[in-house]
Amino acid sequence: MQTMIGVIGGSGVYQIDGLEGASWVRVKTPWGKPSDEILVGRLSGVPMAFLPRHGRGHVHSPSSIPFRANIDALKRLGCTDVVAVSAVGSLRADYAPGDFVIVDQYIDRTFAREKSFFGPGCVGHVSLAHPTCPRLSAAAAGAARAAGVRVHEGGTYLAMEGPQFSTLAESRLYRQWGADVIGMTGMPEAKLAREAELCYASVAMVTDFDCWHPGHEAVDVAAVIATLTANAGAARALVAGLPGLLGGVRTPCPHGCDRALEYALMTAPDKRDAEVLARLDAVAGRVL
Ligand SMILES: CSC[C@H]1O[C@H](OP(=O)(O)O)[C@H](O)[C@@H]1O
Ligand SMILES: Nc1ncnc2[nH]cnc12
Repeated sequence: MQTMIGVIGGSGVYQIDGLEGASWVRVKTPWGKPSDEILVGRLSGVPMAFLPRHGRGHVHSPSSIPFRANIDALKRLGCTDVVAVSAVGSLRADYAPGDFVIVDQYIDRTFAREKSFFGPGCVGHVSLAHPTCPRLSAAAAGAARAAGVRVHEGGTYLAMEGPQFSTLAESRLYRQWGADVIGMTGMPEAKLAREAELCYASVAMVTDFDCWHPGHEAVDVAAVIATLTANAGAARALVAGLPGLLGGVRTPCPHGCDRALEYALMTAPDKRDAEVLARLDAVAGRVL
């Protein structure tokens, strides 16, 4: 099997440069339309697909992002690995604006989103103890370091519903919980990538100190955009470095991300709903 890298761009990242033979393709999924067309091409010879999470022009709010369609579409196109880029607020003094954090844990506080491909007609439970792929995360960290930014390997991402930023009491509470960064889109994206047996890594670009830090103004969109603009070159360089680190021929994931469904399905084969199974063709076809 060949590696195909999916890149999900977050706020401020609506396009990537340098893809050879690139074209925007419309992908149909049983879960509705993805956030946008997907830019497909090759980078340094490695197939790559790029999807702007909020759509070009930032049309989707965190609660309206079609997360299931996005992950299904990347899987359907043949992606094996997905690197997700996100803007986040920092919940700790030593993670400063401009730093990149390779997220490895989540606290999911979102409540108004579809969070699973499974349900009545085909019930499935995957492990989420380690929600990101260590192999892919190490490659993303290497590419970020080579891009010249300060990188923190490991961090807990508090996913809030939004779209409003947090209150001061919430921001303080999340710090007490041990969360390191805060954003609105990391969940259910990571959960769905695991259900789709994709290796998933999250690169969080710190844009602000949310509102807890007595020495900094509370976050607003202008501050987020200013930091993202300053970091745009580093984000592009990170993506450009991924093909060299991930290689062409893909070996099985040593952490089992690509076999996450091996023992996950609970519904007896003769009780599974044919329509539900048809929707799962790309995501779970390997085990159905
Ligand atoms: C523009 S600030 C809030 C917005 O930015 C982050 O988006 P993403 O994770 O896609 O980079 C955050 O989660 C909010 O959606
Ligand atoms: N402070 C913050 N809270 C939630 N999402 C964010 N995205 C960027 N900064 C954020």
